[in-house]
Amino acid sequence: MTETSTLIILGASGDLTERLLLPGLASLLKSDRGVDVKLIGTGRSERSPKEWDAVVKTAFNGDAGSDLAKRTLASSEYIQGDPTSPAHLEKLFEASEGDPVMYFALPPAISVKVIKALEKITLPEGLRLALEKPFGSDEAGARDLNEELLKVVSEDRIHRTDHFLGRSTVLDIIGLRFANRLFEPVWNSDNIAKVEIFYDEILGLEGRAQYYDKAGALIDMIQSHLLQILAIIAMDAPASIDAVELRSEIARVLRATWVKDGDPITASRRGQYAAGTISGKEVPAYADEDGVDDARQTETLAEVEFEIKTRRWAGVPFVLRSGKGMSKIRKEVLITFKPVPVLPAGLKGASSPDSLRIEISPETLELGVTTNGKGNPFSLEKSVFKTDLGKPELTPYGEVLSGIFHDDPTLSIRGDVAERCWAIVQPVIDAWKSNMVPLETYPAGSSGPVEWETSKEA
Ligand SMILES: O=C1O[C@H](COP(=O)(O)O)[C@@H](O)[C@H](O)[C@H]1O
Repeated sequence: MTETSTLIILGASGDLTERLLLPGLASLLKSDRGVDVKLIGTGRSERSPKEWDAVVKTAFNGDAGSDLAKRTLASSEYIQGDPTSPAHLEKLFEASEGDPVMYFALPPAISVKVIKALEKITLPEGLRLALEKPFGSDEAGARDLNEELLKVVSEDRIHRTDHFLGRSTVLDIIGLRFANRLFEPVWNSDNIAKVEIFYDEILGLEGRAQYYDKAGALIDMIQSHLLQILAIIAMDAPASIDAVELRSEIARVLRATWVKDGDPITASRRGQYAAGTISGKEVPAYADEDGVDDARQTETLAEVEFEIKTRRWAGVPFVLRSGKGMSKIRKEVLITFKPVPVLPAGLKGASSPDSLRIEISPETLELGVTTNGKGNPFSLEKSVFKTDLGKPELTPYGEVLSGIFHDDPTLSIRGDVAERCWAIVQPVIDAWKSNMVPLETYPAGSSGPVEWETSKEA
């Protein structure tokens, strides 16, 4: 039988727990990487055992039938209390079995208080800590958080989670790049004209104003998830795919990543959705959503151009964009290749550049190449080869939890990288705070402010 671990979720009454963490846990328990998990939820709000059971059962949904899931459901409990109180934390550890994983589904300011409380008590030996993004609220905050964490446990027991690193399509990029003669030799500025990473959602705020209004699209998506994708697209080949090698290459390329020309005014754009209609449903303006502080001027659409100052990538724009309340879902990496230097005389028609589209969700791969046309064999046209990459066994959170339970930090962010990602976007945060880049508006359900050109490609 597998050893038992305990998953203690701090902030268990929040939306993240029900929507993502628990379904992720259920997908892990069902898989052949399953572990025996005692689940403890905790939070300030009260929850009867019956209510907590119902939350877990609903979240486990169709994945509740495996032996491991049944055991977790039977032993799961909710212990109400203040996670910043040392006495409450002791109580949680007393109720644990085996090595506990403490998962912070909490805002950064509260996480710091919990860590300080952990410093005051005797901790179980095998304790692992998992922290959600945002990790701190700027570079200095991330550094302080790292220092505090290291007073409690060693770096190999800290998991700064990013569920995008648990996405199969993001992980697929590694094999795609390094195992194909077709791509590996051309993955550089001699052959690639542009890299774009889009994460456009049709969803609006969904009741998350308390968190989102302070974060905005730049911090919510670009500073965290999309920079990790950029790193995997742009890193050099790791010697192996173990945690040390892979995370070193990610760190190395991010150290060379900068806002284009160091100028956030020309390299960034931001927008906020106004009232509109999405899929036939009326959506209020962001500023009118419950819990939004209009004075904050939070962006719901952010776009930043980065450059990577390495021999491989000099001169190639990396454009990262993410928006909410958009007309259509567009979650993809689009790599546009340079045109061939010359065409044989007589070939007619435009040879459009080759492109590689990695759709993050749904999981597909699309290669666009120029071929001779069907009607006239010497007139060029674009042919697209598309393949479905298949549904992964685990949800992204299941993948992340698997790494934590198996003590494998490959899919979590290294401490220095968490700090570096703040440093990369800080010039943009500063420029936006001092209004040096206008906050444009776009109707919910549109492809962004009318002036924005990039949406054309969709
Ligand atoms: O972390 C976050 O990610 C989601 C998008 O990821 P998905 O896996 O749900 O597609 C985003 O909607 C959310 O605002 C952000 O906090």
